[in-house]
Amino acid sequence: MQPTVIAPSILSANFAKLGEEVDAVLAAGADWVHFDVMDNHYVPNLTIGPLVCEALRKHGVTAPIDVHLMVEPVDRIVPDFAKAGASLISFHPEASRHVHRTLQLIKASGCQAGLVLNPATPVEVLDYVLDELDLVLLMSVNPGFGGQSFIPSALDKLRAVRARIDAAAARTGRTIRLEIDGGVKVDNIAEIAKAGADTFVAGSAIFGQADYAGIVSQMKAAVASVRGG
Ligand SMILES: O=C(CO)[C@H](O)[C@H](O)COP(=O)(O)O
Ligand SMILES: [Co+2]
Repeated sequence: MQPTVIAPSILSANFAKLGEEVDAVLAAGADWVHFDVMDNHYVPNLTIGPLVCEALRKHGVTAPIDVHLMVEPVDRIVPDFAKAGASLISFHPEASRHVHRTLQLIKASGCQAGLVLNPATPVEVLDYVLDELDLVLLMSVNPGFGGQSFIPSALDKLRAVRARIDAAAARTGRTIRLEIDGGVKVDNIAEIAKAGADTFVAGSAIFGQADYAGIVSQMKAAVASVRGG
């Protein structure tokens, strides 16, 4: 079983003091930094790019940086994020003309590769690329904004993707993470873990609170009650 990962989305952090915010959330027990990249084209919002990723690395962040690309086109920005210190790069299949090629480009750049499924994207999109993936990122909100409510149909979808990942692991011996993104809170994270997620993005639930360590430890305890460590 893959160890649980809590990945705070810095979308909800205070951008005026981003380095301190990331230091604080990692000191609070978070495992990865979830880095939401929006282009005002694929999604109706505009956020941060490779310069900010590089700035976090220069600031001294050593934790994995989990780049969630909500941009179209995808390919031309991949090498820039790899150079900027991204650890994992995930993208939406609707934003790439050649999904398999983009996955190979990410891996050739030295990063782990993930595919992101929107709430209405069928799980079958995984069928011919699962062996290329290090991570599947399921959206439990429509991409573009933090602070939205968890869409309940994501639970059935988690179970469907978990079955595919486990079947692939039995066949190949390779592990693939199953990450959930959107509306994850202390009071729904156990149910989400039970449905099969092992990696949990949470933005407003963590950065909206005064006590990051309290929230991260409550989330980890709730997940551990379902899946262990
Ligand atoms: O990709 C995203 C939005 O497109 C964010 O990662 C996500 O919304 C996290 O924020 P919250 O936990 O507040 O829902
Ligand atoms: Co995200």
